[in-house]
Amino acid sequence: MAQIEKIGSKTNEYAGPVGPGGKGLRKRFVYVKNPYLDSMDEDILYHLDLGTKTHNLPAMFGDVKFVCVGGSPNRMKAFALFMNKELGLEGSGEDVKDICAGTDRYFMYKIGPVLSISHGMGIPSISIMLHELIKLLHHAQCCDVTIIRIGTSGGLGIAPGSVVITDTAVDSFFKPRFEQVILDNIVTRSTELDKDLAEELFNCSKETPHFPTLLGHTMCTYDFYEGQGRLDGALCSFSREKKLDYLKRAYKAGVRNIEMESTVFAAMCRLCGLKAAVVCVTLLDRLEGDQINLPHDVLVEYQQRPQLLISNFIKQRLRLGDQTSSSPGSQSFSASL
Ligand SMILES: O=P(O)(O)O[C@@H]1C[C@H](O)[C@@H](CO)O1
Ligand SMILES: O=c1cc[nH]c(=O)[nH]1
Repeated sequence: MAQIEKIGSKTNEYAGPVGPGGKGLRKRFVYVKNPYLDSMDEDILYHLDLGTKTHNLPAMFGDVKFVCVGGSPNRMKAFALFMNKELGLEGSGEDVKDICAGTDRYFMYKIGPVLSISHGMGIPSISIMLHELIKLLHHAQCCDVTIIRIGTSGGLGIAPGSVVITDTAVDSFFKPRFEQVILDNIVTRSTELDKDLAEELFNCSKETPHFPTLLGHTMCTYDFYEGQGRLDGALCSFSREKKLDYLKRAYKAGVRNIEMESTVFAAMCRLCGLKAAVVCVTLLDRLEGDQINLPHDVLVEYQQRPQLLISNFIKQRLRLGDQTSSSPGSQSFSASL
């Protein structure tokens, strides 16, 4: 039986006095919506190799303000090293430690107020990581956290290498929803993202004019091959014409890129009070082909594009925080910029 989950308009509830976003703004904490958690003596974040009894989560993570996630462990380590340099922190960062080293499911790095975590490929993989990450941020009493997925994607009708900032995450039917099977119910969740954050990122992209950046819908699928209308998988039961008809309808519906995590990412972050954005580079134009045949160096450079944009955004936010902040975390980092 399909069911629409009641989503109040106030998912980002406010509590507390003044927060780092500016004078008079209240702190925005990270919510869990699970009545069972409070009665648990210990919470083991199994896939992160962290826990409430084994680790002092507020001390380790309490100052986190930006969380960046992406599929590949190497990309997320590269982003951590890049942020180390961009924030002018001590050392080369080469010794930056994987906080989840006790497991090889996910990789996590912390650079000042920035957490960089890999999530693997697809909805099930990112969903498990997000459950544990959101609990981690909640246990650590983090507030005013912005979370951004920096990924790769297939473009639709735009030049390869373009960066798409998602205005709306849609499913394979071009609908802004995520369907979660819970027990034997289908629960439909909204995939609305933070519009102001998307605008702010778009404005920031003007500082990186050497690659095109645009706002557009992102389609999230359950599969890379048949699910994205590819003709080059091990299975294919549709014609080239059907594929192109589908992708052109997607384009008409406002879709500019296709990836595999944005809907669940948007839905879960929204429900837990996290301001979220999705920023993905496109590796090819899916109206032109299916195979990704970019030379390695081009692939590496394309993947750096969202990182550059997000680094500028974080630095800008920290600089602004310097003028208005009462948060010790953001003050110390804006001072070192
Ligand atoms: O963040 P990444 O680059 O992993 O995002 C896309 C969607 C899938 O996870 C993967 C498919 O190649 O790339
Ligand atoms: O075409 C592509 C490229 C990267 N990631 C996807 O999900 N699809």
